[in-house]
Amino acid sequence: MNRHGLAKALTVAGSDSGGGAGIQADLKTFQELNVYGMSAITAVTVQNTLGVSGVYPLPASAAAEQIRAVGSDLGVDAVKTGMLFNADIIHAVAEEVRRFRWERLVVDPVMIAKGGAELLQQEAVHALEKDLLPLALAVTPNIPEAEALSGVTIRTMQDRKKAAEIISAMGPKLVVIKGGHDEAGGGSDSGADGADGADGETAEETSGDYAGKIGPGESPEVERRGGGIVTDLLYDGKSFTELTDKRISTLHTHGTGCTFSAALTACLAKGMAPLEAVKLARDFIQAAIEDSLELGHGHGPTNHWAYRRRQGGAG
Ligand SMILES: Nc1ncnc2c1ncn2[C@@H]1O[C@H](COP(=O)(O)OP(=O)(O)O)[C@@H](O)[C@H]1O
Ligand SMILES: Cc1ncc(COP(=O)(O)OP(=O)(O)O)c(N)n1
Repeated sequence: MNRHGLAKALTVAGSDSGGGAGIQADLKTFQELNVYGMSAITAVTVQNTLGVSGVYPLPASAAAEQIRAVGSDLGVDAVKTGMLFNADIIHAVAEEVRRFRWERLVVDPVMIAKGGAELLQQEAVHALEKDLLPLALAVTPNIPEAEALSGVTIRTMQDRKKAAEIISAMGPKLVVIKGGHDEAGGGSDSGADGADGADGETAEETSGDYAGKIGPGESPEVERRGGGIVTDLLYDGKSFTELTDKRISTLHTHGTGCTFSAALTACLAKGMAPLEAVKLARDFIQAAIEDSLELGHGHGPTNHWAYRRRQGGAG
């Protein structure tokens, strides 16, 4: 933070021409949370709501030079990585993180875009595990990414917990396995895994005023069993926390992972504790998905100013 109390965050990620994911989503999110945003671009993607039609990676040295330029001059309170595309870029980014001794590092292990485009070469997954995850304060895989990192096929919350333990052993202090891809809802008491939620070690949590988010006439039990919830699983190396909220039925979820991890990074840049930062990030993405912009002809972007508007900000 600078002497005026201004927090500064850096995103190291790919550019999304459609503005819903990547660098663009990250900078919008930083701005909405009153954090000064900086960027190091790793690749340019040609992308809209219908999908990715081109990927142009930059040389690893270009990513490293951008990071050094901002790190040595403006200063960075927290940093996130998104699309890194190949092992050379991963090595270069890890070297810069080590050089600046950045501790508040969020790694969003972006691998595949919604439409199937490869945003991380498969042979680079190993570099991510060996070089970057040991430096991370938090890693935020979605379910397919958690499967790729851990080697565990995830069908139940117990599988997710097993995957979280394996990823945690790679070095990050906090593992957040996001539940957007788990259409069954996935909470320990959802019935999806036959678990009763009483596994002794689970510090289970239902975020915010969940009950208040269920519409009139809707039973929480039906919502839960019917897959009407979304659950993000947190593991800090000791205990599990489940953050559960109402699943919003919408096509417009492009860039949810980028936006969530950017909000988490912004909160860490402000000095928030990791668990509080994850909770705020969830509230941010929930609002962004709920107040949909309905843009484009496919999977549209989320609404990055919804959270601020709900807090009573201008807009
Ligand atoms: N339909 C939805 N309703 C509410 N929250 C969602 C929905 N889809 C995703 N999320 C939230 O968005 C964030 C990103 O989740 P996910 O879609 O799993 O990641 P990714 O975009 O990386 O695939 C998580 O906090 C998740 O809970
Ligand atoms: C440039 C770029 N970076 C990351 C992504 C993936 O974003 P994500 O938040 O995981 O959202 P979807 O691809 O699932 O919509 C991207 N598409 N482009």
